[in-house]
Amino acid sequence: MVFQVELSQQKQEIVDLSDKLKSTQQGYSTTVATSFLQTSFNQKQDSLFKDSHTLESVGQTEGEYSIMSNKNRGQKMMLKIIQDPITNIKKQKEIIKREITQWQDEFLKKEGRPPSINDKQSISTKFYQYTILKKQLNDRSTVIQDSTDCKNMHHRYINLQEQMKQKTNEIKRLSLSESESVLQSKTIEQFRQNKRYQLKVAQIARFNLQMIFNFDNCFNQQSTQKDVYEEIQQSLQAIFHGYNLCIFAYGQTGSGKTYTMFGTKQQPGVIPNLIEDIYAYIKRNNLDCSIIVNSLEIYKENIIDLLNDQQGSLSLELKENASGQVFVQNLTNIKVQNMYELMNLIEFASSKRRQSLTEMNDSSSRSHMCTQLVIETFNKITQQKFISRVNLIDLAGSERCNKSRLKQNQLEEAKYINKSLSALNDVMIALSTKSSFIPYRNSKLTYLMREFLGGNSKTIMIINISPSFINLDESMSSLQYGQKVKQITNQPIKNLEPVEQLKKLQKVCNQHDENTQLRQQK
Ligand SMILES: Nc1ncnc2c1ncn2[C@@H]1O[C@H](COP(=O)(O)OP(=O)(O)OP(=O)(O)O)[C@@H](O)[C@H]1O
Repeated sequence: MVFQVELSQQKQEIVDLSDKLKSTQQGYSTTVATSFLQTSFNQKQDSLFKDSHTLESVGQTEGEYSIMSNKNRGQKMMLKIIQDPITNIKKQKEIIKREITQWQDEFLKKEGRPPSINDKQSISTKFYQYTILKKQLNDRSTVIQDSTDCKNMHHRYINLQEQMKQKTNEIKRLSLSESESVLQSKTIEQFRQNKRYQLKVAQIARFNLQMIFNFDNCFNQQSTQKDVYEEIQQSLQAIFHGYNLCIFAYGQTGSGKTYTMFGTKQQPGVIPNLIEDIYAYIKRNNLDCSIIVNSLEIYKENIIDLLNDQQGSLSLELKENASGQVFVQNLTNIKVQNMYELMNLIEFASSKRRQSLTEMNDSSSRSHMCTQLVIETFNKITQQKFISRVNLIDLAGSERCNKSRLKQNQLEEAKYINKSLSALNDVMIALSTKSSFIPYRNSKLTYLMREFLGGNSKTIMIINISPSFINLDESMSSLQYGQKVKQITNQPIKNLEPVEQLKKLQKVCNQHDENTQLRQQK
């Protein structure tokens, strides 16, 4: 049974509550009572009761009790215990959970396999209702424990995930040996460790995410930067076989995108880990490689070169080359000699990126940052040259202007950020619904990312979400966004040097001529 506690200061009668409450049943959670006091009442009342012994023995009976604080003797307070509508919410939540479990069991029995993400769409509203009810319970600061059957389901799901992971790895290994392959976009989700909202951490969310969204992987507060990078490491080999790779971090402002992509000196993120691995791979395999880097930010729909201090009047425009690749005209490209030079250049670029303090993040990125590595690999054995482009994108975060308490200029920035993210959303929807028209040109971001969304690239999306229930709406929308991306299928193909492509074409033509000759002879 759950109770709501109400306090009023107007009552005359003073009774020592500890005597009265000692006789009531023990076992009522102290946490519930104290957390109500901490969250529901103003500071003044709060301080009166925080350490009061009387709270520990609050009974399970409804009624009014006059109490005297242990700390402030003489204060007249009334404690009113009434049953809370929360009990109803709990019941509703249990019903929905039972319905979901039943649906899953029936599906398994009927189809002989667990439901896929598409199958789950049909009851997505149930999953949504379930999450909302959990949120409502949490908003009342009530500690909800997952029931045992929930935990069992969780274990079952983990097993299935493990099997799926093994199968995916197998497919990846096979696809590397083929010249052309079709790989699904990859979606990883990561929680940020949120100090500000530590109080209300979503302990259950990881389970829910795996249930509903079926992402390739899911990391929580206990996961390290290395854990996240390991997921990306699996794509390292592809870079040296001529495949394009794009890694981008998406999420609400302050959810940890920059932390995931760049990290800190002690906890390096995806980019430094990947660079270190690229150089280690080159050394280990004694490869003949050259690496060129460029870096830009899209700030208020303008492209800014982050590797050129003297950009001056040079306008950076998005253009298409003869083979339809989008590139930025006049952007600085630097050929690097070693890993340290590359790391320094990226650090320099990132230090020039626009950041500012908002209510949601002390150093909020106000632009989208895109860093590109062009890696040319010469295979001495096959005498082939591959060109791969690795794109590392840290998007600016979506934000609610009132929540972030933005200043005038920041409002303007947020308008551009939200507009380009919404253009990105439109592209995702069009791609996932296989629309005949994809609105890539609606923003510079989507035009620049054209190849990585539905094109010739292996693409990994990292969704960062906040562990706080305060941000549940934003987290839900980020996750749904990720779900759309998961449905997009890219067509990564090996990028051979133009000469190699000509040779390949020549080979096909020769073959064709030979066949014609043979047919004529017959
Ligand atoms: N997993 C984590 N572990 C520890 N600290 C983290 C983690 N994720 C984020 N942080 C910290 O939270 C704060 C906000 O993170 P970060 O700047 O990366 O968010 P963001 O999503 O890039 O925000 P914005 O979109 O506003 O730029 C930073 O101080 C960062 O160090």
